[in-house]
Amino acid sequence: MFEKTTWIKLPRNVLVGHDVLDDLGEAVGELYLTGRPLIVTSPTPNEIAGDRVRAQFDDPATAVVENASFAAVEDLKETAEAVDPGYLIALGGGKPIDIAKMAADHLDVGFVSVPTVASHDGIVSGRSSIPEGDTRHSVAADPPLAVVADTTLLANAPWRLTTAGCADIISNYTAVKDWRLARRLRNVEYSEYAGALSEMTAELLVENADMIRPGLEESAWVVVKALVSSGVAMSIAGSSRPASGAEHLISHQLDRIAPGKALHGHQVGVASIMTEFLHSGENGRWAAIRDALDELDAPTTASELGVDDAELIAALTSAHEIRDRYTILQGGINEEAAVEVATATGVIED
Ligand SMILES: NC(=O)C1=CN([C@@H]2O[C@H](COP(=O)(O)OP(=O)(O)OC[C@H]3O[C@@H](n4cnc5c(N)ncnc54)[C@H](OP(=O)(O)O)[C@@H]3O)[C@@H](O)[C@H]2O)C=CC1
Ligand SMILES: O=C(CO)COP(=O)(O)O
Ligand SMILES: [Zn+2]
Repeated sequence: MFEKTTWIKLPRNVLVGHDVLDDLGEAVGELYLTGRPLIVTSPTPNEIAGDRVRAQFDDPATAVVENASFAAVEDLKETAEAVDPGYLIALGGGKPIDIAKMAADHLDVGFVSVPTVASHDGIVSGRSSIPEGDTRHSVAADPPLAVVADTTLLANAPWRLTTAGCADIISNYTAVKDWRLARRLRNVEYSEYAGALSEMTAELLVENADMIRPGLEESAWVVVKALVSSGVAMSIAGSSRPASGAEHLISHQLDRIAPGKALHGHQVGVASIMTEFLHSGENGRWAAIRDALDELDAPTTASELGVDDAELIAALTSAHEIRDRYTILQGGINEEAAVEVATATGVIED
């Protein structure tokens, strides 16, 4: 008997474009949600766009979160008990979006994502990643019911956050290589659709890196569409596999070893240069990945990340220990080999 089932959870409405923030009320109206919204935001996005969002709803409540933590999720759940919202609207970067995503899951209500920065694919995905102590807990949650990404706002957000979003997408290239390797060597479940979509999204960004420039709405549009595709690939796969391989393991280790030094997207980008080298050797596409990151003003070296050589090597050699996910780093890379790959790719100096 055929016993496979697939349940793909996707956003129903995705709006990307000039001043679409003013269409948020309409996009939410089409979802037939009931009750009042609780807007979950952080100080800067609240100042930039909070009033424009509140003006589109009857009796909205607002919760402003300062830090991403499990305590913030619990605080938000307490606020929600008093407000009794029908749904949440997450307005801001990864911090309020992930907190709202996790709280919405616990409260059993839907949420709408309104990103004000395009810093990583968590702004559209069904994964919530919350820092706790020296680690980050990545858990599955439902993806947003709708995404409303205003390119006017995003084009004016800090450029370094956009370059981090671009690098997070470029890293899908090696994530898919790891996933295929895991299928070949461990027979892990693999989705051709999700793999192809994720890989194509990364390829498109590598090829068009020179067209993505600060302050341009069209660039913000390209980046958000790529982040949406990456989120859809994860939804199709039912896991973060299409967008998270060994390069993400290295980044998660850097979060522990050198916390707060670099953005997630920048870390996975630099790590991706090295894991591509490990997959394909010196004639592989590691230089194309590096050049695309460089073109986008994203870091390509440990020092540009603000990380010591020793910290980078420690992250590389311990990355395989942190998650049960088969990648090119399975079994680990020793210190000598780690120094060699980091040096050969120019990530650390000779
Ligand atoms: N779910 C996932 O897959 C992933 C989740 N993450 C999580 O996401 C978070 C990091 O994401 P990130 O987006 O960098 O975090 P933030 O939400 O902290 O946003 C980054 C900074 O940008 C500011 N900001 C937001 N919008 C604007 C704007 N339009 N103009 C100017 N400044 C703005 C914020 O201000 P303010 O300080 O006032 O909020 C903040 O200082 C972490 O909590 C991390 O754990 C990271 C990677 C993947
Ligand atoms: O950052 C992600 C994808 O880009 C999420 O991946 P993780 O499952 O490794 O947290
Ligand atoms: Zn990522």
